[in-house]
Amino acid sequence: MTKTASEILNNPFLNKGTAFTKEERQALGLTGTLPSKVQTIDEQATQAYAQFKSKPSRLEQRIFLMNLFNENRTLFFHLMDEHVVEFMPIVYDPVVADSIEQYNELFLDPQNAAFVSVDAPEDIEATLKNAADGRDIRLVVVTDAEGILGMGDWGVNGVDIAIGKLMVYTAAAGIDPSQVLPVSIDAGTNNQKLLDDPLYLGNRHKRVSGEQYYDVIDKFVAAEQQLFPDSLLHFEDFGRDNAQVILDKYKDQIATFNDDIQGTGMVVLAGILGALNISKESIKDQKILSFGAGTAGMGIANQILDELMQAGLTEEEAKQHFYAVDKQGLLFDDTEGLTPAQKAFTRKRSEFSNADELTNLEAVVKAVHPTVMIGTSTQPGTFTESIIKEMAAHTERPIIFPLSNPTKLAEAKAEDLIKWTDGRALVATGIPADDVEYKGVTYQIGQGNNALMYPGLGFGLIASTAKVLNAETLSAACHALGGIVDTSKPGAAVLPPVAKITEFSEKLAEVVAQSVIDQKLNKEPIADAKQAVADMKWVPEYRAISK
Ligand SMILES: NC(=O)c1ccc[n+]([C@@H]2O[C@H](COP(=O)([O-])OP(=O)(O)OC[C@H]3O[C@@H](n4cnc5c(N)ncnc54)[C@H](O)[C@@H]3O)[C@@H](O)[C@H]2O)c1
Ligand SMILES: O=C(O)C[C@H](O)C(=O)O
Ligand SMILES: [Mn+2]
Repeated sequence: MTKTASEILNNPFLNKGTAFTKEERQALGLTGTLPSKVQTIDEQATQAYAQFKSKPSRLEQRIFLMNLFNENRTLFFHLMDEHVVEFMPIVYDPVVADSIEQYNELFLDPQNAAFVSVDAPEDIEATLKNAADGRDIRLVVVTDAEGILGMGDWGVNGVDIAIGKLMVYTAAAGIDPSQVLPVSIDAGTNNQKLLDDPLYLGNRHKRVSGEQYYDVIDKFVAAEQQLFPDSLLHFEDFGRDNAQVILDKYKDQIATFNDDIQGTGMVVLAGILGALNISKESIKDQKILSFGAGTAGMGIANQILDELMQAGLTEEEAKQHFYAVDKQGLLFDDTEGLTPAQKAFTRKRSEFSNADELTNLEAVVKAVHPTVMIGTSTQPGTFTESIIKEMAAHTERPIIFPLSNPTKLAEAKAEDLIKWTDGRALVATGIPADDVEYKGVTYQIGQGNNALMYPGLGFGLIASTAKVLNAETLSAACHALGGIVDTSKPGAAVLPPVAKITEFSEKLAEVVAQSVIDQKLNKEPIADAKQAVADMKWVPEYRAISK
């Protein structure tokens, strides 16, 4: 196929900009379309980084990076490789939240995403085909944006989270960026602000639900599988009522996972195992309070439940370790409006002398004395000083993970948790947190974000051609990070640092691939898990292109 100069220069998967050599310029018909100097990718990266640094705000920095991404994926990822700790919060959480809120004002480029419209189910196949544009898609991140982080319904704007998640996949695990496809399922929006906004770019009507909605999801999954049979399908930020239903429907049929349920369950269990490694306590001695018993909260509870059962407890015994708290307070078996996932984790009123008073977090903490408290409530500042001090009065090393994103929704700040507990809390936060200096010790704060897990998990599943993802593989992955954190130092983090994300994503991918192969869940024969992972890894270097 012959490509014109503009087809090459405007294709971010092919473009090398000033790095096209003299010979390439000649062979590809690019002679004279670029300044004469031929640059190395490192020279380009140095220039681009200086431009990035010159931007006055994090949102401006993001806009710059997204433009670079639009123009030249190889250079973007080369640069991100060098600055992963600095770029993660810009291209992903938390700054991605700002760009989602301002998607319509900032829109310039669809970023090779597929926009599936609930109003045109007959176009689903063409939509995916057109967006893929002949690329060999191995990984799809899809969102319907009903539950974007903790910010609720953002309609078509939510596509940015799918794009951001995929950027992290490539930076962390090395998935080839030409083999990924972000998908927005535009089911309408119940966000009145968007419906009233003349600039809104999505379908201007309320969300469709019920049969019509599930029909579209079905058609989408079928088309996705038919067009990209070797792909993994990652669901992100669906609403609480749909996320688990969709996962249950497809998880035994295809290679798929829900990141908010399973990715989050994995990172929290890994974080708790890291914390217990520091405190030298057993998971069997923990009382776990989930504050915000929604998609993430119950995904976390189920992953820990699985761990407790593997440690030898029966399901009934294991469930006794959990206290789920939602809007209604502590969830009892007779609480109104329980979700199916919550029903498995309720308590009995007869267990408490003051059950009717357990309608808020403070009362529950007083009554239960949790040793682990996880926040996925979307309610900022709810882990107050008095609640944390009450918790810390009854346990030596309280494990406290305020995970609600973005920044403005976190249940607490790491620094406060360290101070309020006089340095005893073992903390992880949803977004990156600075080190905390307290009484001469530097406390490193783990990032309890599913971004630590899903790249390695997804990469391992794709590399091993997994048919499905099951509990055994999830559990193996949760344990894969053990040993990566040096817990001997005072103030050690409960999870490995983002600076090492490529290293531990590779380890995770290998463990996942091995688990798939051990269970004979691979579609294609794989001789060696490690080799399969190594072979699939894409590195951000320019390659020869044919005209
Ligand atoms: N750090 C991570 O990796 C990670 C992963 C997934 C989700 N999250 C965060 O967790 C939060 C929840 O996400 P989700 O997908 O589970 O959303 P969700 O809507 O499914 O769940 C939120 C839950 O919080 C409950 N809630 C609301 N107000 C409450 C209150 N006042 N007290 C107690 N509970 C209350 C809701 O009823 C709901 O059950 C979001 O902020 C999201 O960003 C973080
Ligand atoms: O996107 C994130 O930062 C993590 C998580 O998936 C969330 O929904 O908050
Ligand atoms: Mn999410």
